[in-house]
Amino acid sequence: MATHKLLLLPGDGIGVEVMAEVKRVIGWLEKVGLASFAIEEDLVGGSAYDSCGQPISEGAMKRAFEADAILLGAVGGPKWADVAYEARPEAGLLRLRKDLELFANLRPAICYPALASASSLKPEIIEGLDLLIVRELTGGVYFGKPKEIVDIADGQKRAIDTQVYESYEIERIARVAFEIARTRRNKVVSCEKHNVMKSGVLWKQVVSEVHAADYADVGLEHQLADSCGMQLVRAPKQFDVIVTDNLFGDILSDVAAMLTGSLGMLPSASLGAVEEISGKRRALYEPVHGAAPDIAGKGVANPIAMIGSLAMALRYSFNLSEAADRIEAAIAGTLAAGFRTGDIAGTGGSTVVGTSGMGDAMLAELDKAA
Ligand SMILES: NC(=O)c1ccc[n+]([C@@H]2O[C@H](COP(=O)([O-])OP(=O)(O)OC[C@H]3O[C@@H](n4cnc5c(N)ncnc54)[C@H](O)[C@@H]3O)[C@@H](O)[C@H]2O)c1
Ligand SMILES: CC(C)[C@H](C(=O)O)[C@@H](O)C(=O)O
Ligand SMILES: [Mg+2]
Repeated sequence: MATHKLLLLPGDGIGVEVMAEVKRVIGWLEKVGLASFAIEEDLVGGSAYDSCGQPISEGAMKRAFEADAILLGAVGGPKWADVAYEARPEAGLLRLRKDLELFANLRPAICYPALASASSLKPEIIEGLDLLIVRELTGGVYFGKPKEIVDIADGQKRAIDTQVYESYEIERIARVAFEIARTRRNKVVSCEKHNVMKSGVLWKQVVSEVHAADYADVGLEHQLADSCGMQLVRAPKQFDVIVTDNLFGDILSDVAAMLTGSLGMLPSASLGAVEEISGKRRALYEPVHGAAPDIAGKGVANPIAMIGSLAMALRYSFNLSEAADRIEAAIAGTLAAGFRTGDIAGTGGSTVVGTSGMGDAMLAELDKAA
């Protein structure tokens, strides 16, 4: 069996706590012979800043380039509120995404049957939900220049962020969305604001051209981003794949996450281009949620988004679909058996557990099916 190079970057806050549960699941996979890993671990975010004055060290970046896949917990927290903007914890994550060219961020939102009542929406609106947000991750206002605060007349200041997209960036993310849609329900909604933004005009045009040239068999609808947000809470089951830019994708994926009951449920994959010779692609897997300073250190965080991110890594980076299926089935089984962390408690579950208790329940479920 091939040994896969996996880099673990737990990060800050609950990132460390949920990564501890993933390590147990990795141990289980190796024990039963479903996977074999060469594991390295390093710092990112505030913990890296505390250790070396940077939100990610050059050594960790080198390891990231050498890994077959990266699993990241979460970064950030109030402890680092006053560090220089360039050295803030989030800059470590953004550097990983940019330098590794992880332009395609896949954020699935699935409503597990056992959790239909966990959503703030009515169960009938949410039951059976299965949508995928394909977020452009290395362009747009996150990285456009200039990005600065400058002094202007009369003691005033001006803050500038720049939204920039080139057609190749839109084209490649559109192709990812159309390709994935073909493996699902064959429907893409492209989301921008062409009524206000030039980048929206170009986005709509390029997506339409790619569609007409190579994906006319896939359903395509254009929605304005604000309207898409409204539709996501009005009738989320109309969506299959949503393709959108970096900032709209950030916002819409938090909305989609809460449709399913909790931010603690949603995994994600950030993928680079497939290399021609090796057929490999760079990849980082992380939960959609952050470091959750309000609950960090209490042992109550939900580890399911992090464990689901491992399942995505097994599927997309290592072609270990049996192992991925087993983990996803164990997540569904654990929820069906009534185990709930605090964020999804009171939703038909009978046993409220902490982070490691949810890990125990997952391992018991994995053992049962083995
Ligand atoms: N990918 C990342 O590393 C990432 C993502 C989002 C936010 N952040 C950072 O995290 C910090 C906190 O940001 P925030 O509070 O806006 O977002 P957050 O996702 O950390 O938390 C939002 C809310 O959801 C809850 N929550 C999140 N994950 C949970 C889990 N697994 N189990 C139970 N409850 C969970 C939190 O307790 C909180 O009430 C900030 O510094 C932000 O920049 C990092
Ligand atoms: C932490 C932050 C930089 C990040 C983003 O804005 O992309 C987060 O919110 C996310 O959704 O991954
Ligand atoms: Mg976000």
